[in-house]
Amino acid sequence: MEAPPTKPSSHNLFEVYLRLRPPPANAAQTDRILNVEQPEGSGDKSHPSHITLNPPTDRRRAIEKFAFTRVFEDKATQLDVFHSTEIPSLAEGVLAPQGGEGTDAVVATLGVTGSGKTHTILGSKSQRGLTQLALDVVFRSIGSNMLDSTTLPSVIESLQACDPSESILSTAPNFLDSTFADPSGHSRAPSRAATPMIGEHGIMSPTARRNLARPSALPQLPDISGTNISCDQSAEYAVVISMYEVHNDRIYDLLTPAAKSAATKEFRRRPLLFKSTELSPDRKVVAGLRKVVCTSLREAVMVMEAGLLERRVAGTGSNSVSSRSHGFFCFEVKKRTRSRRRGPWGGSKLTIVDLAGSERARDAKTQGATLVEAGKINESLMYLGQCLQTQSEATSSSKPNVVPYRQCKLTELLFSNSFPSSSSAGHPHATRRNPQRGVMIVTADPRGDFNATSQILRYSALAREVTVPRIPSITATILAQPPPTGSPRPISPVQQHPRPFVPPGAPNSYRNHTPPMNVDERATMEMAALEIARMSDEIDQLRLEADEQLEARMTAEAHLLSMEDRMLDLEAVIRDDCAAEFEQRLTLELARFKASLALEHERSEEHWDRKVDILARGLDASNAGDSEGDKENVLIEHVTQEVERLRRENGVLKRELAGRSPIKRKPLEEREDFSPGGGGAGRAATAPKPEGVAHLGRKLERMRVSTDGARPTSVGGSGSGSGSGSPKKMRKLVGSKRWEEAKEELL
Ligand SMILES: Nc1ncnc2c1ncn2[C@@H]1O[C@H](COP(=O)(O)OP(=O)(O)OP(=O)(O)O)[C@@H](O)[C@H]1O
Repeated sequence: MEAPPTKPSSHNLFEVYLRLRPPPANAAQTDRILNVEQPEGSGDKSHPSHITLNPPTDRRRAIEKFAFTRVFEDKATQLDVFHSTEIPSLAEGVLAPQGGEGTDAVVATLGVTGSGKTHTILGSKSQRGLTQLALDVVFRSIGSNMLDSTTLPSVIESLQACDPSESILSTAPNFLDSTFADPSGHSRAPSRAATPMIGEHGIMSPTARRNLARPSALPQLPDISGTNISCDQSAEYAVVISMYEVHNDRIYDLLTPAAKSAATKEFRRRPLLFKSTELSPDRKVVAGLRKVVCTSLREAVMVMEAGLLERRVAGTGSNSVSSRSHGFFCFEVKKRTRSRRRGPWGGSKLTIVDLAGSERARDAKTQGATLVEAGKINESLMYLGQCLQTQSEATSSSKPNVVPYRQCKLTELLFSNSFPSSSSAGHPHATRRNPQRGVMIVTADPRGDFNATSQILRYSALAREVTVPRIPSITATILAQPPPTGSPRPISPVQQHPRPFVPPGAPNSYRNHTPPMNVDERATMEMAALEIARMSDEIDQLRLEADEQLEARMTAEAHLLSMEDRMLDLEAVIRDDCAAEFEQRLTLELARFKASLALEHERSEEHWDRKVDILARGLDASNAGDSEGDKENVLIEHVTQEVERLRRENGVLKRELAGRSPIKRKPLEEREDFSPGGGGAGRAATAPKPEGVAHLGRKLERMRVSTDGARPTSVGGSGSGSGSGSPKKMRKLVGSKRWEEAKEELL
């Protein structure tokens, strides 16, 4: 078996270490499935790098041997792991003491659930993890080159302008005050010791942050004051923290608390996108995160504690505080030159990743949402395994292998920045960056589940060797059995030259009492033994396949449930969007309605004002126009008088007509021609109709002419006999004179 590469290889995207966890204090004694091979050379500098995975005794499985950059045994401390994985060197790469942007670094842990990933990354109640230790080194190394905290509020804007991820920046004091209710700082254990979201085999949805007590009892050990790295003395620094988790293949911000949905009234977090932005055209970034600018280690640790409160954890059959998501903790070290005219902010990032553990649903006893998560976790870890395998194959072969990292969010986040950035041509903002450096710490429990551990080691190890056990051992077992009593024993010629077959390890007593077998018998028995061995192997194989099928079915079921969950989530998001849009439109319409109502009101007031104006003007004018009114009244009076006069004339005429000779003329009322329609005597008593009056008028006119004229005028006559105008004139004058006289008489 080839030795693992001892120096970082140009092909390797991750250096892979193995850390074994010690047994729990009260655990029952179980067999070790994993043994560390001690290095051949002696001395301080030789460290183990190989382990052997032994199958449990009841299985006839291959013995596997795995190689890593280095193996940390059960007794290794946090500090051992910190130094030996070269995290200080990664931190130095981020600080870039020689100037320039620096090199991004990523440290991740991978392993079966309960194998010690979170313990390694975040520590425990009494021990700090790699994250706190790395932060301690970074803050102490920056020292006086750190940005003055009093100038921070004015610097935020310039930091925000240089941030490529469309994020929201806050200062640590502002963020902590808005997160923790008690500025006094009541004692509270760190989030990992008493995670508030532990449920009985179930996950609890993230709650809104209310009245959280500020953690004060944070571990200070191990001490790392002896470790120093250099920083760029010509630069001033700021540390920007962001935290997110990948849950069910979606990215959620851990520093932004869940917001209450308008539609469902539930607290929900919005998933974020991993994409290229205007300021980062050649690299993908998680867009829209909340980032907190810290100037001291204490602030940074407190911000981390706040973020960890949002992380999804649950109690499972395998781990009482099991991470249900892949946690990403990002520390961006921002730097700019300290000259009078300060340059733009640049810098690099250290990302520490606590992956969720792979688990077997049967052991973890998960169900419902937790089973769904397990399916998603296993699926994403399978893709991660494929990527790691491709990377280790690329190391050993000359063919360039393409790492299939675009299959899920986890591998995209871990690998997409592991390659040199493409040319920045066409993107004026793009700067060419170094590929990130990666460290993967695989954790394993030497007394844990064989299958799960074997699976993780198979795809994460740098090299692997398999030793198949010898089948004849089964033959030996069968041959060791005494033959059935009373069975006829064929006599073989070989029997005469017995060369008793003594199976290795057979008891002496058996040697003494077993009759020797002939060659045929032995051949038959050997054949049978081989057949049994083959069948036994087949059974083993089938059992393994059945196990795998079961696992696959569970994963598929989990996938289905996860899809359903995703659909529900999508539905909720769409509902939210619709509700928000509806509310927006409603507000808009309401505003429009109010505006038009106000306009209408204004118009109507204007209208009434105008009316009142006209009325007022009318009233004013009425006084002035009294004289004109009088004139009208006078006219009306005149008309009335005229009507009266005409009536009187009419009466006179009637009387005059009535007083004439009955031979010549009938009284007016009795005459048929009084009315145009004709009529009898009875009609005389009735009042004449208006047409009658008009008719009468015309008659009277004619009469007037005929009485005064030399010859009577016929009714239908036209008076055409008057050839000249003078006699007619005369008659008219006479007639009118008579009328006047009659009138005067009447009066
Ligand atoms: N090296 C170690 N030294 C002491 N205790 C350890 C060590 N590794 C793990 N433990 C303990 O084992 C338990 C499980 O560890 P941890 O929670 O870190 O597992 P994990 O791999 O993160 O699990 P999961 O994937 O379910 O989140 C914890 O109580 C932890 O304190």
